[in-house]
This record gives sequence, C-alpha cells and structure tokens, in this order.
Amino acid sequence: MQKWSWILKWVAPFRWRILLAIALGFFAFGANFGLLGISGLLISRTALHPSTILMVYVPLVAVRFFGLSRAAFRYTERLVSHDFALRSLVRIREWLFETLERRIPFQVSGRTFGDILSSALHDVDSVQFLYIRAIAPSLVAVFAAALTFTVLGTFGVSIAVTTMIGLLVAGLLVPITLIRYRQTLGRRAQADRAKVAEILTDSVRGWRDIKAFGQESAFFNRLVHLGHTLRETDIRSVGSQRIAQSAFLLVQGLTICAVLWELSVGSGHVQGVDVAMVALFVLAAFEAVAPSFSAFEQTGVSLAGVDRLRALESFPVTPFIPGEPEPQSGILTVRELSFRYADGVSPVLSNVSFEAHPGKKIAIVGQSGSGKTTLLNILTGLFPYTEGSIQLDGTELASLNTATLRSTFAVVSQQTHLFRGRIRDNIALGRPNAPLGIIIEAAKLARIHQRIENMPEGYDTVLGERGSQLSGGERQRLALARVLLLDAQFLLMDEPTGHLDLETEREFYSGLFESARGRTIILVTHRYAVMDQMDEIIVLKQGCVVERGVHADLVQQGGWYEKGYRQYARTSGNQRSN
Ligand SMILES: Nc1ncnc2c1ncn2[C@@H]1O[C@H](COP(=O)(O)OP(=O)(O)OP(=O)(O)O)[C@@H](O)[C@H]1O
Repeated sequence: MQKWSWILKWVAPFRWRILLAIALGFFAFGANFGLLGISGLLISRTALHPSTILMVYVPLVAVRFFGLSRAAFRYTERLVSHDFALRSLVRIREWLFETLERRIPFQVSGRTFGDILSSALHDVDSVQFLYIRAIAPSLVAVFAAALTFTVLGTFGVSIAVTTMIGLLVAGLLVPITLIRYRQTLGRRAQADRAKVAEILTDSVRGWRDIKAFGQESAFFNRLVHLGHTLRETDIRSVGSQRIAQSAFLLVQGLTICAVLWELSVGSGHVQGVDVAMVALFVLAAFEAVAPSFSAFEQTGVSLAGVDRLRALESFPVTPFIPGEPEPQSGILTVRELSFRYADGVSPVLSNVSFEAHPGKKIAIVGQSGSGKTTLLNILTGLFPYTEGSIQLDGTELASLNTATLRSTFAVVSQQTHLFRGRIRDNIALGRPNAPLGIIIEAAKLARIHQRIENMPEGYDTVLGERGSQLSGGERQRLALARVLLLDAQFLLMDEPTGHLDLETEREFYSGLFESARGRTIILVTHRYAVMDQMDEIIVLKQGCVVERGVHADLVQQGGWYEKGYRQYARTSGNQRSN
C-alpha cells in the first residue's frame, strides 16, 4: 500500500491531466466500439436494399463521426498521457538526484555507486511506464467493460454476461498465467544479464591485466556462454508472448461464436439485421483488454523498481545545514571520536583524539582499513558522527553550516576526478567564477602552471576523459591547485601521491608545504616520504590510536610505525638504486 502512495505522490499534482487522459482513452475506445458495431448495422441494412436512404442515413453519419473522432481521441489521449508521464518523470529524476546527492558516499551490501545509479535510472523510467502501460489502460478497461455491458445488455443479459466472461478470461486469466511463467524466465535472464554486465565492466576496467595474464579467451568464452543462455531464455520469452496473443485471439473468437450461438437459439431479443452489429460490438469490446498483458508485466517490473527506489531513502544521509559560509581559522579539536557505519557493526573508529593548530602538519598512518579515510570523511561532514566530539574553535562541527564546512576543509582525494572540459574550469571547480589571474596563481603554487602553459591552448586546453593527456603527478598537482584556490584553512589529503614516483612525490610535497603556509594540513598516507617534516604523526590500528609523536621519536619506539618505516625505506632504497 505504501508503494502505491509513493507512486501517487508523483502523479497527484497532475490529477486533472490524468483524468482527461483516461476520459480521452475511454472516448477513443467508445468511438472504435461504435464504429465497428454501427458499421455492421450499416452493411446489413444496405444488403437488404432499403427503399429509402433514410434507413441508412443515421448509421452513415454515426460511422463517419466515430471514424473521424476515434483518431482524434486516440491522438489527444497519447499527447496528454505522455505529457503527464514526462512531467512526472522530471520530478522523479529530481528526487533521485537529491536522494543520491545527499547520500554520497555510501556503500550498501557491496553495491557500488555506479551500479546503484544505473539501476535507479532504469527504475525511474519504469515508474513512468507504469501509468502509460498499466494504470491508464486498466482504468479505461474498467469503464469500457461497463459500456460494453450496458450496450450489449440492451440486446440480452445473457449476451452481455457471455461477453464479460470472455473479457475476464482474455484480460485476466490468460495474462496472469503467462506472466507467472515469464517471471521465472525474467528472473533467470536478469541474473544472466547482471553477470554479463559484471564481466563487461571487469573486462573494460581490467583489460591491461587480462591481456598481461593471457585471459582474453577465458573472458570471451564466459561471455559467449552467457550469450547463448540469454538467447535461449529470450526465445522462450518471445514464444510465450506469441502463445499469449494466440490465446487472446482464441478466446475472442470463442466468445463471438458463443454469442452467435446464443442468438441462433433465440436468446435475447435481436432481429436478424442486428446480428452483425452485435458480433462486431463483441469483437470491439476486446480492444479494451488487449493491453492487459503488457499492463500486468509493466506493473510487476515497475513495482519492483519502486521497491528499489524507496530503499535508497534508507541509506544514511549526509547532513546538510543551510547558511552562508563563515570564515574559520582556528583550532580543530577531536575528542573521543567513535564511528560505525551501521548499528550493530563493529566501530571503524574508537576513541580517536587529537588537536590540529593553524599551520601544523599532521599525518595519519596505519594499515589498510584502519579508518583513515573514514576520519577524513567525517571531518568534511560527509558522515555524521554521534559519539565523541569534533570542535572548531570550540564550536561543534555538526552544528556548522554546510557552506562553512566546505569553505573550511578542502580535500585532495586518492583519485582526483578531472572533468571533460577546459583546464581552467577544472581548477575553478569550487569557485566557478574565479578570475583567470587567481586560477593561474593557484596553478603556480601547485607547480603545474608551466606544464599548462606548454599545452596547445594553455588554460583553455580541453581535457579528455578523466584528464587522459596528463600524467598521474600532473593530475594530482591540478587537484592541489583546485583546493589552493579555495583558500580553505584545512587541507585534507587522502593519499595524494599514491601512484607517483619518489621524485615527483617529493616535488609535490615541497610545492604543497610552500603554498600551504599558515594552513593546517592533515595527510592520510601509507608512504613515509615526508614524515620527517610532520609536526605530529598519528598511527591508527583497527580504528584506535596506537602510537603518536614525531617521526624521530616513533622510529625509536620500535612499534608498528618503525616496522612500516623500515620496510618503506628498504623499498624506496631499492627503487632509487634501480
Ligand atoms: N561507505 C562505507 N560503508 C561501509 N563500510 C565502509 C565504508 N567505507 C569504508 N568502510 C569500511 O570501514 C573500514 C575503514 O575504511 P577506510 O576506508 O576508512 O580505511 P583506510 O584506513 O582509509 O583504508 P585504506 O588505507 O585502504 O584506504 C573498512 O573496513 C571499510 O571496509
């Protein structure tokens, strides 16, 4: 029931258009019904060679009226219903965008964001078709059945009842039986299609590794095998649709035969000249239930889609507090911070405390999965925290408005995304109206200015997909220019040099430290290249702070940090000597 109220929420503002579309659909059916029936009457009367034209004059006019109005009603009905469906589609898409935007980044049952997004877009489209293919035709069918019963009832109740039975069998029994069968096939096909999508995504993302390990034919064969299975399922599915159509025609034919038989045994009060008209009325009545098969099928697909869409609302929300940005330049105090992604799961952070003073450089290190990125995400307000406190100059972070948070904390993430477009627009992502002079200033600080100047069109050079013409180091320096442009007090860095060589990494950090004077840097990393320049290093293990201090002290302690550092020094020594 909640599902339907969710659907009604989107269609309610268009109720008058919906009523109009249903009325037009009903009139279109009525015109076809009248056209066929009255045509039968006209042919019969003409065959009897009427003595005067007046005998056929009224049916002639009626046929002309129904013939012309049928097309007009059908056209207008399609126009109104598609107009309404597209308007509601816009609203549902807006809702989808807001819902997802407020819930990034999330990770639910291993599903990735791309996976959720593509299935959600498909589901939104299927909700749109729910009205056009299911709700409207079903309502029109109900009114059409009432009209059929009333008209045929005037020729005899048994004729009307027989026709109703035929309509119920063709419009309910046949489609429900076949839908059940097709649902089983559909589930199988859906699972196979998901596997195909998985293999394709894997192949595109991992083509280098597939080639390097000589696995092309293995991937290809799996795809071919799934393709065969899918083809078989599709053939069965299409075959069952043909059976449904044949069954529909059979029921229609049998109903007409049954009505003709009733007329021949004298049931009802029909004159000989009206027999063709009654038979054609019965034939026309089936037009109302012809869409029932696709209506049932669409209802199943759309309701499953509605379930998935509504489930998006249960994902955790990134808080949004409205307001103007207020400049912050103070001390960040994290006290006893604990965090878990969902109730009942183990905490990712437990009792983490530290202080960050203006101009200080803090490194957060620890093994993979120890909660470093989570901590940065909490600081930027992406995940709401409930245990412990985070204060900026004594004000709780959770009570700062979102604009202040965004202007106070700037982030360089592990993998910066560069958008297709001009370099200057990519740098000015957080300040779209920034003048070119300021953009250049930020690029100089990030030591990427010269490289940009050397490009064919300088700052107007259009970057390809994900900045493909730039190296990893250049992309990260562009990302640095992006955050330096924001003038934020805190620079949060999540493994910004993950895939840079030692030399480029050092170059990146010297650019960063020089340009970020006076700002606070919180650096999450697995690498130890600039640890000796950090004011404090915090070591996390399974969400807990296990060691803290400066580099020189930590290497003396002989703990986790010291082990990691020795290992790093060995590897980087090897790299240098290579
Ligand atoms: N959005 C999420 N939803 C649920 N669990 C998550 C989410 N993000 C991370 N986790 C889990 O929280 C734990 C800490 O992850 P986090 O990314 O913070 O670790 P990390 O120390 O940054 O790891 P790495 O060094 O590998 O980047 C991991 O077990 C991870 O699986």
